[in-house]
Amino acid sequence: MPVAEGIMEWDGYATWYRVTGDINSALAPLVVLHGGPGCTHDYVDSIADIAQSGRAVIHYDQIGNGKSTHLPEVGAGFWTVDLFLRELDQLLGFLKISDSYHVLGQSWGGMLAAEHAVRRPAGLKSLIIANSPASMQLWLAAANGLRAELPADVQKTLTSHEEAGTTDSAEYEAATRVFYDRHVCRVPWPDYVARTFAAIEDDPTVYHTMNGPTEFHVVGTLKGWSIVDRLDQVSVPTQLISGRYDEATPAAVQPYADRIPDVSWKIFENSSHMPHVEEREPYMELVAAFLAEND
Ligand SMILES: N=C(O)[C@@H]1CCCN1
Repeated sequence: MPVAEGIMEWDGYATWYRVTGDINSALAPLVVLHGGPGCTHDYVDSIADIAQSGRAVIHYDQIGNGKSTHLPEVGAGFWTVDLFLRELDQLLGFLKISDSYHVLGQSWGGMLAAEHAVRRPAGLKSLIIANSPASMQLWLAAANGLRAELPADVQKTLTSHEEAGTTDSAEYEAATRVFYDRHVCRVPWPDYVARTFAAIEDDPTVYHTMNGPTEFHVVGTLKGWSIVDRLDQVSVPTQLISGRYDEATPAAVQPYADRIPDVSWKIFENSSHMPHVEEREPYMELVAAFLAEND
């Protein structure tokens, strides 16, 4: 399997990307958008398995983390949805795939993919929105509901450190892991998943600015985001994916199912936020079949 990495330079920034498989294959390539915002491609590396079906799979580190340009010194106003949409458009053009491609976005990446799709790009053939809320209000409501199911002492630890502003403490991190082991990844974290969390710890600029210190304590600039009222603009076949124990609860995902015209939804019963890790083989079977149906 050919694998080619590279750097795209645009507007003075650098975006790292990797192509797994033959980008000139007759099958339209799949572009994978990671979450966060401010994560890295590492934790969605398993989706490169799709290349075994003869389709090129493109991963990239969105600007701000990983092997792409880091900008810890810029202000919060720099990190906008439009910035990441421009980066994606630049990459599609740079790789010469703008006229025919599929997109799979996971979590924030699904939110970004939906933002891309509602603009009706001519070359988009299909859309996969995985583990993504349709609004941050729904995401927060889901998070608060899941928090309320945690052991009382864990809840107390989380709230006290959030109120004290000590979310960088080891105690808060340990309590956070209780939530993450239930609703982010329910299997022992593979190295490629751990690499993304280490990258966020090394440079939390984007994640903390747009999201907040944790998945469930959202105080960043993305807090008011919603795409619910624009979903009728999605004009391509869409596959929704989530996990039964996902922090992206069914309620948080539901508007995508209600409002996207051509849509289907798979909930992986033994997964939380990372079915591409937790139920890797059936996940890849679903994605490969959906893409083949929509080439
Ligand atoms: N893991 C993610 O991308 C989530 C989605 C919304 C905020 N962070």
